[in-house]
Amino acid sequence: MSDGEFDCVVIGAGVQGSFTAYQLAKRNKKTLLLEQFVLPHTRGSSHGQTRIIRKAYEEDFYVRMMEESYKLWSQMEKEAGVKLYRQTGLLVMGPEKTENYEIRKKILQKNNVPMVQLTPENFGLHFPNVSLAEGHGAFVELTAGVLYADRTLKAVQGQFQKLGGVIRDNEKVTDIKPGSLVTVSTLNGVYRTKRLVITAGPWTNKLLVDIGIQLPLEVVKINVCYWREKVQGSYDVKQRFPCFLQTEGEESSHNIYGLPANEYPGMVKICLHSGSSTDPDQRDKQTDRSDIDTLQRFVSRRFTGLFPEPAVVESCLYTVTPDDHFVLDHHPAYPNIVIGAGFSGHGFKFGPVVGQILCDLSLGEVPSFDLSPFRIRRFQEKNKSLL
Ligand SMILES: Cc1cc2nc3c(=O)[nH]c(=O)nc-3n(C[C@H](O)[C@H](O)[C@H](O)COP(=O)(O)OP(=O)(O)OC[C@H]3O[C@@H](n4cnc5c(N)ncnc54)[C@H](O)[C@@H]3O)c2cc1C
Ligand SMILES: O=C(O)[C@@H]1CCCCN1
Repeated sequence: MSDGEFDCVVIGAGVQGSFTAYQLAKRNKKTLLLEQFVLPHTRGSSHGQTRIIRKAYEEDFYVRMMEESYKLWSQMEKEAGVKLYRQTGLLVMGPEKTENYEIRKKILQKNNVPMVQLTPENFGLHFPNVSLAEGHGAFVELTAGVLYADRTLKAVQGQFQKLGGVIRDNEKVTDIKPGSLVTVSTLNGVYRTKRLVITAGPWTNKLLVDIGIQLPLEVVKINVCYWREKVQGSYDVKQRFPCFLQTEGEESSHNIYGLPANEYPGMVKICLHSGSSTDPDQRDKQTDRSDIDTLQRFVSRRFTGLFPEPAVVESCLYTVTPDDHFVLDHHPAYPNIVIGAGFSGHGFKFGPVVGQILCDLSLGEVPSFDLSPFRIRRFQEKNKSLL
């Protein structure tokens, strides 16, 4: 095999591409991971210090995938010798008898996930700095916690390189020519590969247009807000304050979520699970802040120990599918091209298992999970004009 020839090329060194490349290298495939920006960067979806890991989902298939993912997170921690997960628990609050809230509770119970049910009476004893809204229930998923995101990318990319994998950053892919050997052209070179995996996050459709497909993906800018504590330490990870998820309520029909003060001392990250459409290359031109108004109302009513205006606002992108489920599939016309996309703002925790699935698909092996929720044809059934 010549220098420019690979068993596998992966486009995009976010969390999904990095774990996929790592899995391929682990299976002794000569693998190249291409990234358009200089690493590490903050222009996609995987940057920042923290993410939530949890099993509180509305679908059983995500809970099953998370069982595997927790094991793989722990393996990666051991292999790389770094701490990537911190158990904090996840406080879930929501209007009782609504599906969004009740199904999560039932699914955790059904899958024997350790949890504690709270009552309006004992809620204040556990969380004196949070008010539970009238008519809302609350429970804590105990094994949920925080993932260290930037540290994860560094660790996984490092392990990939240790296995002989090659990373070329600052190298944007400009053209893909399908074939039994796929030709991948970048601004700096041309590579030929038996298999291609596209994990380009918000840029996915920009790459797919040249190979005859567009997915129904919406790129959305999220204002990542940090709120300062009135009394330093009151919502700190060291004081065992948990991550939280508020399902719909009077402040918003969208979920609101937060993580304990951690990366910026004295500041709690609280965001709305929704934002405004953007082109990933024009992110900074999207200046809508209506989500921040919603969050201010929420913080002033429910988190009274925080100043109700964000002290820090950063940006991050979601790539959202119509049903919020991922795309993990072969290209419909070219089986040696695999696509991992549309992680819809909740994909980080699945990184290790997504890497395994995309690697299996790419090598033509049968993945250990039923991938029907993630197939491209679910969109085609609704919209015949995708291809
Ligand atoms: C504010 C926010 C909060 C979140 N919270 C959580 C959470 O709590 N828990 C959770 O599990 N998930 C969470 N997520 C979701 C999670 O972070 C994403 O699902 C995940 O990071 C998606 O990773 P990715 O690899 O698909 O995309 P990206 O990280 O965007 O990676 C794609 C990469 O491809 C590169 N690329 C694109 N085009 C090209 C090209 N032509 N040539 C070369 N390279 C290219 C890009 O530069 C980029 O580096 C959150 C996301 C955001 C934005
Ligand atoms: O994936 C998660 O866990 C977070 C919180 C909920 C909304 C989406 N992002």
